[in-house]
Amino acid sequence: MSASDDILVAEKVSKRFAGRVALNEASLTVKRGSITGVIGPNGSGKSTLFNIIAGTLAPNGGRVWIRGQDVTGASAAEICRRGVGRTFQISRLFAEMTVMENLVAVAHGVDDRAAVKRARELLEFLEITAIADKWGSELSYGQRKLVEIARALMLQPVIMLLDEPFAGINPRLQNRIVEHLRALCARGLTVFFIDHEMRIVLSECDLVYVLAEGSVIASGPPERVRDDPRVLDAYF
Ligand SMILES: Nc1ncnc2c1ncn2[C@@H]1O[C@H](COP(=O)(O)OP(=O)(O)OP(=O)(O)O)[C@@H](O)[C@H]1O
Repeated sequence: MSASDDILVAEKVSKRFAGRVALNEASLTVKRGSITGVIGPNGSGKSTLFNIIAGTLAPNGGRVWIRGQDVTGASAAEICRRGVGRTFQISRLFAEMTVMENLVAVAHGVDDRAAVKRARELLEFLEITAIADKWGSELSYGQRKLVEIARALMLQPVIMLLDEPFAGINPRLQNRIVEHLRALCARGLTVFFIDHEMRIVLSECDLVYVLAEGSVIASGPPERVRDDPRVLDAYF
């Protein structure tokens, strides 16, 4: 693979909060069309890294490139325009809007009819057409996860950052989400996600990065990372 296959590159990214180091020169690369995972114990810096990539936090050091462009310190709106979609650990759906309205609401500037058409296609693709008219407040936890993914896809991202997409949902739905993500990758999307769900990370990722105390302590294909003594040390 060439460097042009690197859709996302973080180089020596550091972040301190009130003098406390949350990220310490963390570097990683995400290849186009891959499913790449980040794991690490609580407080290891995973969300901080995502927030820096997504432009909701500015780093104290290091650089971030998206599709070869330096986006370090760019705003969240700018990062979004460059094709980065994201979902959050805690659902950000509007409770007083239907699922369809939640999807159409994010497609600013797009003709409503085109947005509704796209929303319908996504709901169909994710097999959740039946809940199109449900209120945000009526959704189950698992349904929310799927709608969050649909909502991020409304903006036709080239890479999706998913913050714990599998947390707290049953294995059947986890597998369904993995299948959908794989299908999206086959169409050219890149998936980069954080999770505690080791089963999925270790079975489904092409590449895994392990963070501990703000540093990348290991990376590689899942089978190599799983047996790495540094990873076992960090977790146990
Ligand atoms: N806004 C903030 N202000 C101060 N400290 C913060 C802030 N955000 C994160 N931290 C600290 O930075 C460190 C890394 O946190 P972060 O949330 O990135 O870890 P994480 O790996 O995502 O954890 P978890 O798995 O629990 O979500 C932690 O020590 C956390 O307390």
